[in-house]
This record gives sequence, structure tokens and C-alpha cells, in this order.
Amino acid sequence: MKQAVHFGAGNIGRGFIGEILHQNDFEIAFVDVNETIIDALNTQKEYDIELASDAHESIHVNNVRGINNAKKPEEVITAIVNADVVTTAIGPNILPFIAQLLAQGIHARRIANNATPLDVIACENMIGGSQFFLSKVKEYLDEADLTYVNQYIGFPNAAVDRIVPNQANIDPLHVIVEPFCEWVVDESQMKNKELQIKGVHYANDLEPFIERKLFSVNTGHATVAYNGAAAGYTTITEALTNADIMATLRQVQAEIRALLLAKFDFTETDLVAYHDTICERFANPYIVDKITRVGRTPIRKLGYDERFIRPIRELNARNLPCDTLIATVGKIFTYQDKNDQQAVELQAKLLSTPLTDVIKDVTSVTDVALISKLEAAVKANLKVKN
Ligand SMILES: NC(=O)c1ccc[n+]([C@@H]2O[C@H](COP(=O)([O-])OP(=O)(O)OC[C@H]3O[C@@H](n4cnc5c(N)ncnc54)[C@H](O)[C@@H]3O)[C@@H](O)[C@H]2O)c1
Ligand SMILES: O=P(O)(O)OC[C@@H](O)[C@@H](O)[C@H](O)[C@H](O)CO
Repeated sequence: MKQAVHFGAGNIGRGFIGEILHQNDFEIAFVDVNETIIDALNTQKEYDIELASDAHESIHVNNVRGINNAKKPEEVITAIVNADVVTTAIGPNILPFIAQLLAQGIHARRIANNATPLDVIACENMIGGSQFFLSKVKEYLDEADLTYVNQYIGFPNAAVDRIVPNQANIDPLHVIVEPFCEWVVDESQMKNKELQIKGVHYANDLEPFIERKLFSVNTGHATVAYNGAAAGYTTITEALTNADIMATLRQVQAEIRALLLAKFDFTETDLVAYHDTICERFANPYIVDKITRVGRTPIRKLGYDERFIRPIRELNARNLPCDTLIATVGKIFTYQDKNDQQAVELQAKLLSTPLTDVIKDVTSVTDVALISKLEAAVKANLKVKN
């Protein structure tokens, strides 16, 4: 059997990457720090994925094991030496914390004279995820390792799409997912082009795919989350029963469509259909997706290349409307979740630092006129709240 090492045995890791790797005859070593999940993987060695639809169809995944990277890093290193593919779905903020371990695995693979090309695919919601990971891994590689990486180890960027909410099932491995799924990998950045994984779409240029996904699914999702939170809702489906929030989502989609049409070869008809499907996916009655999950880590989501600020910057530069996106950014600045470290940090910053400085700090926007617009949106939202 082929060997896969997957970092992050959470929702999307078990609920999508695990499914595809299993269907391609991989034995999967899931690497995680969650002891309950790791113990369950090693005891049960299999789990079920349930599709959130009328039929509640089930997909069985076996040939899995777990490695706790905090306790058994040497096992992870050995698994990387022998791996045919390495994937992650761990969260963009966590990638720097596993970079050293991957570097150690790559170093050991070189020492073992393994000349089989290997790709490391970061399946995170971010633009350039795998290349970002590579930049962090490089910090731990010596000259010989770097030469080896240039020759044998690819870090192809990827876009992964399937809504997998947080859930507490009796079986900790059981995972309920929406039926829709899409995994696109940048083939041009791959080293092991012979390993074609069925269920993965290989693209020569990932940019249109990742931007369409991030700015449609994730910008839209976050729009519902932050507007929903401001209106007092707790789940995405509940928030979408509010006609104003649905209209805001539709307006955001229209702004995003204008950008995608300006940048890429999509047709308006195809994008409208894609956006309609997204609305249906968000409203899936078989899924309970908490606003706290979709709105998690708001400082990350306000980043320069993230789901709001990047399309706003690019629309603004083209003199195209982005008022609804900007208004939603205003909502993010008042988003509260006492269990979310970044939500707490953002509120604390706003209490101790002038608003303009907080906006500059979290968004990295330098355009003075745009900063003023963002500031006006935050203030308008504060006024509504007061
Ligand atoms: N859930 C979705 O709908 C979905 C869809 C597409 C992409 N994604 C992306 O996939 C990534 C993971 O999201 P998720 O929803 O599966 O999150 P999750 O919290 O369910 O899973 C993340 C896993 O990483 C583990 N982890 C955290 N720190 C770790 C560390 N230092 N070492 C090892 N393991 C560690 C956690 O224990 C957890 O099991 C994110 O980048 C997310 O944006 C999620
Ligand atoms: O994972 P995040 O925090 O970047 O975004 C939250 C959700 O929008 C996201 O997980 C979606 O459910 C997913 O990207 C759907 O493919």
C-alpha cells in the first residue's frame, strides 16, 4: 500500500482528505496532538464519514493509524521518510509550529537516500498555503537539505472545499460532512507528477481556483457569520433565515463576481451558478455549523491576502464597488467570542489603541483612502450597536 502522512486529524482531515487518500489505496498516518483522536485511531483503525443529506450515506475509511507528534516525533519522522505523499489540514496559524518536524523528516529522508519524489500539500484555507509552509520549513534545513528539497520535494499549493462543522459524536472519529467536495492541486509545483490521486483536480494554474473558492465560499461564509453574530444568531442556517443577511450575502457575491470576471476567464453564468450552489450549501438543513467556527480567528481573516481585505483592495484598485464587503469588515471589528483568543485580542486592541492604528495593524492596508473607508465602516457599526 502507498503511505500517506496527514497532519491534523480534525474535521476536514478525517472528513475529506482521509476519504480521498483511502479511496486511492493509501495507508494513512494521521498526526495530531489530540490524544482522544489519536488513541481512537490506533484502537479502532477505521472510521465512518456520514454525508449530511436525505440518504445519510456512509463512507468507510480503514487502514488508518494515529501518531501524537508531541509525544512521538520520531515516529512522524520515520513516517515521512517512507511517505508517498504528505498533506496537512491543521490551520494556517499552526503550520509554523510543525515546520521543524517536517524539516526533520525531510532531513532523515535525504540521509536514507530516498530519491522518490514527494509532494507536501497544505490543504488550508489560504492563498499559497504550501509555499508558505515551505518558507517556514526552510528555516530548519541546512544547505544539503535545501538542495535535496529543490530536487525531490514539491510544495504544490491547493484549494480544498467541503463544509465540515465542529461536532461531538459518541464515536470521536465519526464525522458528518456535506456531500459537496472539491480538491484542486497546482500541478506545476509538483515533484511527483506520476502520483495522480483520483478525486483531485490537477490544475496548471491554481490562482483562479483558489481565489474563486476563498472569495466565494469563505468570504460568503464569513459574511453570514459576522453579520449573523451582529444580529444575535448562533448558527449559519439560522442567520440565513434573515432576509437582510441573505441579501448581504448575495450582494457580497455580486461584488466578488465582478472581481473574478475582471481577473479570470470565468463566465458570469458559471459564477452565478457557483454562487447559487454555495447559498444552498450554507443552508443545508442537515448541518449545524456554529457561527463561532466560521467566524473563528478574526484577526487571521482580516489579513492582507485574506478573504475580505484582498478582494476589497483589488476591487478598490479597479474602481469597482466593494461597499458590502467593507461594511462586513466593520462587523468583524465588533465580533465577540470569549472562547476565541483572536476575538478577545482584537477587542482588547480596540480598547487600548486608536482605531486607525488597529486597522493598519491587522489588515496591513497602507492606502490612506481605503483605511478611512474601513474606519467609517467600523464606526458606523459601533453606532448601530450603541
Ligand atoms: N472544516 C472545514 O469545513 C474546512 C474546509 C476546508 C478547509 N479547511 C481548512 O482545514 C484546516 C483545518 O480545519 P478543520 O476545520 O479541520 O479544523 P480542526 O480544528 O477540526 O482540525 C485541526 C486539527 O489540527 C490539530 N492540531 C492543532 N495544533 C496541532 C499541532 N501543533 N500539531 C498537530 N496537530 C495539531 C487539532 O488537534 C485538530 O485535530 C484549516 O486550515 C481550515 O481552514 C476546513
Ligand atoms: O476554516 P476557516 O476558519 O478558514 O473558515 C471557516 C469556514 O468558512 C471554512 O472552514 C469552510 O467551512 C470551508 O472552507 C468550506 O470548504
